Amino acid sequence: MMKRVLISDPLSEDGIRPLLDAEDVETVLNPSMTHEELLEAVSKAEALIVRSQTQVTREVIEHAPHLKVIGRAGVGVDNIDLNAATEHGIIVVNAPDGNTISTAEHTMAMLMSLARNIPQAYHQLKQKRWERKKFVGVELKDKTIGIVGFGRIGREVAHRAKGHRMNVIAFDPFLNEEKAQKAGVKHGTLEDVLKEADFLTVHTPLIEKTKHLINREAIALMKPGARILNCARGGIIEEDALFEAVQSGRIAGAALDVFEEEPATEHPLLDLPEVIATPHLGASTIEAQENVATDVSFDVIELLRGGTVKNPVNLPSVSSEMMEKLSPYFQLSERLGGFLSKVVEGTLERINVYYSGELLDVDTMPLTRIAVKGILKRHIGSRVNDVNAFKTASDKGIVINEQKSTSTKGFTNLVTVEIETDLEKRSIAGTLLNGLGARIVQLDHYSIDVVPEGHLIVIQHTDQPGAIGRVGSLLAEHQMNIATMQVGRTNLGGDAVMVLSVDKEVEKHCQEELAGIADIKHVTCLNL
Ligand SMILES: NC(=O)c1ccc[n+]([C@@H]2O[C@H](COP(=O)([O-])OP(=O)(O)OC[C@H]3O[C@@H](n4cnc5c(N)ncnc54)[C@H](O)[C@@H]3O)[C@@H](O)[C@H]2O)c1
Ligand SMILES: O=C(O)[C@H](O)COP(=O)(O)O
Repeated sequence: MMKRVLISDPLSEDGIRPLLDAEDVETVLNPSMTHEELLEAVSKAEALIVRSQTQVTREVIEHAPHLKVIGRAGVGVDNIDLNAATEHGIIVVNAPDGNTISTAEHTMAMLMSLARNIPQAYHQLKQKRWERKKFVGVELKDKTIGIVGFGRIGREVAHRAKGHRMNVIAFDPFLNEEKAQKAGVKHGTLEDVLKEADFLTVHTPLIEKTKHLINREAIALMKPGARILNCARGGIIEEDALFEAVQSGRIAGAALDVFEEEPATEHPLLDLPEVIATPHLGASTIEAQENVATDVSFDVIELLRGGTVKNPVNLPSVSSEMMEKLSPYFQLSERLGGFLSKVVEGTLERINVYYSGELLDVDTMPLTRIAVKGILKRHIGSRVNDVNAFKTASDKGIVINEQKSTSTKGFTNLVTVEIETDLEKRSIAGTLLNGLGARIVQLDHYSIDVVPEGHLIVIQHTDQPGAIGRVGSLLAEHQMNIATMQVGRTNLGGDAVMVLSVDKEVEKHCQEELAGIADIKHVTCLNL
């Protein structure tokens, strides 16, 4: 089946080659659509790829019933409504590594231009004015650069600044003394960084917490005559506050690659001679554009073909080593959840998933997510997927609990899914048997041995002579062949369970007749 990928921003043609060459993908390139054209085009797409220009709002997402993935050919995803994407089960992927070097290099270009007034001097010379006195700059050597946000780009900037023999002080919630020492920088609080910086550069994402992180109060803590750079996102620095600080001379100059609203051709900051600017060019190199387009193309293709992606944004990423350990359990977890959701009665309140044996030392959250998906599918259908399983559960007030347990019940690995409703608590456990595949080994307190696939009949009954025979006869009357049968009971004449696998789907009237047999309390038919 052909899958349609819509690209709505300009992307490197070499970078999207994997998409253009894929036989099962139809790539629609239209980087200059009106809003209405975008809504129309996205309604037919299974994937949408953007840069920072296209605003992927809730409205856009709601117009895209077939959309499975939004690819961001770059880092920042602040132009994508992540909540809306997650709610609709759409995975968002980005390309976090491809433009790091280009953006760090652009930051250094801006830093040097700012220190030496290069754009201003160039502008004068182009107007045939030979100005020398006006453009006396400052050296970088022995100056302190304060870096807020010590991620990929922040670290590369630090590396380069040290090459200029600058002192580097950095703040990042994930930075500690030890990591800072390893990177050869000084670790400080945001306040320390603001107070010590001769040049302040921000490299955080734009999120709620970083919006106007560098505001009036923050700028007031800076040294008089310090300079500010923003090659990350407009909005991290409060533009009005920056304007006042530069205009008053408190801040000697600023270098901006990004603005709160883009394009920003009329911005008042551009009227200040001490402010130099570029039109969001950090990632605009041949290399970066090819890198990000290639990375995002591969992830999009992989996802559309049902594979796993490298750079998910609204789903925690799993290393390939971990994926190797987890993937054999994916189907088992989903089927355990699917099985139990069919037999349980009442309103879901809590889902507990326990892992033991060789799963003790593994990050099992992806398995829990899949088990939850398996459970919720019964109620919500295919709208629930890996991306929105937890969110859907929490929106419905269902508590998810994952635990590791040392009780293996003799198995080398064991996954136990338990559902609590307002009426009852039911559980199911499964294992992967070496060389034999998946088995359901327990249903509530009954030990069983059932392959979790195909057509299954689960019968709760009272342990009485003849019950099994009557079930067998009735199924024979309906031309139903029994492939396997498992029986478990609590005690002689007590509650018992039968799990049968049959060769074809059980029809409704057959199920009703089974439920009418004496001593049979409940019949559930499943297709796994
Ligand atoms: N100008 C451009 O063209 C361009 C190009 C690439 C990236 N960017 C922007 O640069 C940003 C950084 O990119 P990156 O690849 O280094 O991302 P990254 O995720 O590797 O690093 C971001 C860092 O910011 C830190 N951070 C988050 N909140 C913080 C806070 N309140 N205070 C201090 N630090 C905080 C994070 O812990 C992380 O280490 C991106 O989010 C993107 O918006 C701009
Ligand atoms: O976040 C990013 O990757 C940069 O801001 C690049 O944005 P762009 O793809 O629009 O150049």
